[in-house]
Amino acid sequence: MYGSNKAVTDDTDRTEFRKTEKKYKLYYDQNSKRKKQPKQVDLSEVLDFKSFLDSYHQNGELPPEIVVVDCRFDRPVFGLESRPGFYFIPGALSVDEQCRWIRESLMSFPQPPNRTNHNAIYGPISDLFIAAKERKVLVEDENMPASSDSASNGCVGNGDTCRWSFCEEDSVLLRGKSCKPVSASVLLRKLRWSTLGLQFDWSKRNYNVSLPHNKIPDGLCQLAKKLAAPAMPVGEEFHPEAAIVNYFASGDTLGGHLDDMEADWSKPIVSMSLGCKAIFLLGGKSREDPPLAMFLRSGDVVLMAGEARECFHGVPRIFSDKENAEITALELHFCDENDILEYIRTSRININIRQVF
Ligand SMILES: O=C(O)CCC(=O)C(=O)O
Ligand SMILES: [Fe+2]
Repeated sequence: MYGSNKAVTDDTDRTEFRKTEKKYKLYYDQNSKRKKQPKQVDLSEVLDFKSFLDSYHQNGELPPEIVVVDCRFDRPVFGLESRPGFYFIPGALSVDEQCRWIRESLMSFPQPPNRTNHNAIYGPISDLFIAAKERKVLVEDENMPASSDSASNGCVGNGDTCRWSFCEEDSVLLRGKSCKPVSASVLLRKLRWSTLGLQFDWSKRNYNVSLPHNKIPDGLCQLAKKLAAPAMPVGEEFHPEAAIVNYFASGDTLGGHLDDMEADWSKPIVSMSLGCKAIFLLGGKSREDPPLAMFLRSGDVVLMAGEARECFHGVPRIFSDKENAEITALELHFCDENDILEYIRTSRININIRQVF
């Protein structure tokens, strides 16, 4: 599902969805005199719900395809005429809320027993963000036997069979370890996902209820319930049971996919955007349907329920340049937290919350 801009192959425009992904993906201008200039892309067809909101507030006008489907918050919830079950709440999260969930996404959501993409190689890792801040490195203890099961093997912090641990870089040099240490800041940059609540098993693409897990944190659970309300069947309440946190760096993409491992598709996926602006593609039920492109900014919330859950979707582009990222408010809030500031300047985080059963 994940890709990077290195993986450009000949079959990129096999389907309409692929064609559009390719159109918006980050490419670098080969002819540019300055190194690594992003190639210009025509953004005129990208739906901009922030400008729809501005125009709606100013004169009540909206483009023909855009409808107001709910007004229960202090702002309208928009829908698309052609995509029933798709909801867009521009600026649903205050800057304070955005900062809270960015902080949690970096410091507490990747903590065991939640799993991350690093589990498969290193086992559970605790306190990655702090280790990166303290410029620590992850080293393998050569005296410890390697476990055959990477899901339950050595870890930093749980006191079992710890095969990998964070150390000061200098101490590793002094000890003359033969294996190469991995810097915590590199691991933080390479963090692509963490899973909360019921753990999603990416290799089998389903939920593995036998894996140890904590409940979705209370604050996130309450927020998801509130945000899900406009998309819920009448008289029913949303039960957040699992969440996937996606971490994107510049050039990272999320390929077109369906989220089809939840039992009841009448329940929405609640999807919150944090950090750098992105382009989201909402296709149809076939990859051959041309997708709609729209901007997702920090604080925007998308709900996908019912028919919209059958629609292919993905994220072909993150904007990490100053002009397009649109994170000035976050930068001001994090001005005293340099490590978060540095991270979020070039990153996007998406938290999507699901009812599994
Ligand atoms: O990053 C996003 O906005 C979408 C994430 C998504 O579709 C997913 O994790 O299934
Ligand atoms: Fe998805």
